[in-house]
Amino acid sequence: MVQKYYDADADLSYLKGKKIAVIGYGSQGRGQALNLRDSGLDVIIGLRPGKSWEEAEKDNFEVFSVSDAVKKADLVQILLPDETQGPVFRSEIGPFLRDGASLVFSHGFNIHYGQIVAPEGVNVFMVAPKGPGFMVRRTYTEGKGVPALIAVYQDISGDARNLALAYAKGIGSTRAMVLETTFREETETDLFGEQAVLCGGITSLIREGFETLVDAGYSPEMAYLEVLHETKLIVDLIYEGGFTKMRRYISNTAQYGDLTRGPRVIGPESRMAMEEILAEIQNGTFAKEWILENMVNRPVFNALTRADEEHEIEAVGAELRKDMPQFKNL
Ligand SMILES: NC(=O)C1=CN([C@@H]2O[C@H](COP(=O)(O)OP(=O)(O)OC[C@H]3O[C@@H](n4cnc5c(N)ncnc54)[C@H](OP(=O)(O)O)[C@@H]3O)[C@@H](O)[C@H]2O)C=CC1
Ligand SMILES: CC[C@](O)(C(C)=O)C(=O)O
Ligand SMILES: [Mg+2]
Ligand SMILES: [Mg+2]
Repeated sequence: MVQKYYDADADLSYLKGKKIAVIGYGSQGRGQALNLRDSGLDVIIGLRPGKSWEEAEKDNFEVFSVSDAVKKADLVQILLPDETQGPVFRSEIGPFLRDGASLVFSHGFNIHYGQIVAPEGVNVFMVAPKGPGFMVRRTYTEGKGVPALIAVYQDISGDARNLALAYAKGIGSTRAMVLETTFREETETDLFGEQAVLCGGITSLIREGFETLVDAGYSPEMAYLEVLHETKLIVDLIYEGGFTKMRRYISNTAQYGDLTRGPRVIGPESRMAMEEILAEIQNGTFAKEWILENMVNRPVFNALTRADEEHEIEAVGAELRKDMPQFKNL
């Protein structure tokens, strides 16, 4: 049975008097840094000069170069993009880590695939929120939190698990639920989830549905509302109470269509593709492909991103959302 932790299991005093350097101030960096500070902890930011540096200063943080922040810190939370962590670690983090410091991650990619080899004299652990950074911040300000995973990879101080739990409490995650895992399990399940279901799976499903309706002569606006906009409303019900709750609130006609047609869309072929994708994650093929893609300035990433940004569904959605009051100020 997986171990679950809540507020009562975590003690913020493990982090009192310690300086936390959050390296990176993007989606997770900003959310986690603001929450930690609001939890009464001592947080500084490590960055290169640029947009994020200005934003962190606007939020009243002390900002330093990465190496200067690392030199001052008891805990170094690496919230740089996964693909830049290896090179930045080797030149600006590793050589400046204090003996006995803690190296923290929110995703295990670089440790698991050997792109970062941590020195022997530091703790290495993970606190990985299971949600986007802006939700880490938004839920915290609402008195709630985003669930998170913790994992201990190297425990030289003997209290790495308590430090991880204290950090999870500082970002609000013990208000929701914290599960304990390993770097391998977090890395492989996170990559699989985002590729096959949460990001890759769902965008492909929506795009194919939209194109099927538009190619059959239905209006793009109708297709957008049907297969993209309404997805959130249905997913919210699944989120709250699983398939059972969602099916309680849809019509019997929808439920019969769901049960009999759904498996024809996502059936044995998709299952085989999912198994192949998981194998590529497990055997390192995906990690190698992504690392090499970055070494040649991301030609595939850029071309595919551009093609999707130029897809009709994006233009139709942008126009429709302008006329829907609920999307003002988003
Ligand atoms: N996005 C999410 O919600 C989630 C992310 N994670 C994990 O969190 C980590 C951070 O991801 P994410 O928040 O998406 O990252 P972002 O891309 O949003 O932010 C990256 C930050 O790193 C800075 N940065 C980039 N390169 C350098 C550099 N060479 N030197 C100094 N600073 C640099 C950027 O600043 P600049 O403005 O200068 O480019 C920016 O502030 C990853 O490990 C990711 O897998 C885990 C769960 C969810
Ligand atoms: C689903 C994508 C994610 O894993 C996340 C927000 O949890 C990420 O890497 O951004
Ligand atoms: Mg994730
Ligand atoms: Mg991820």
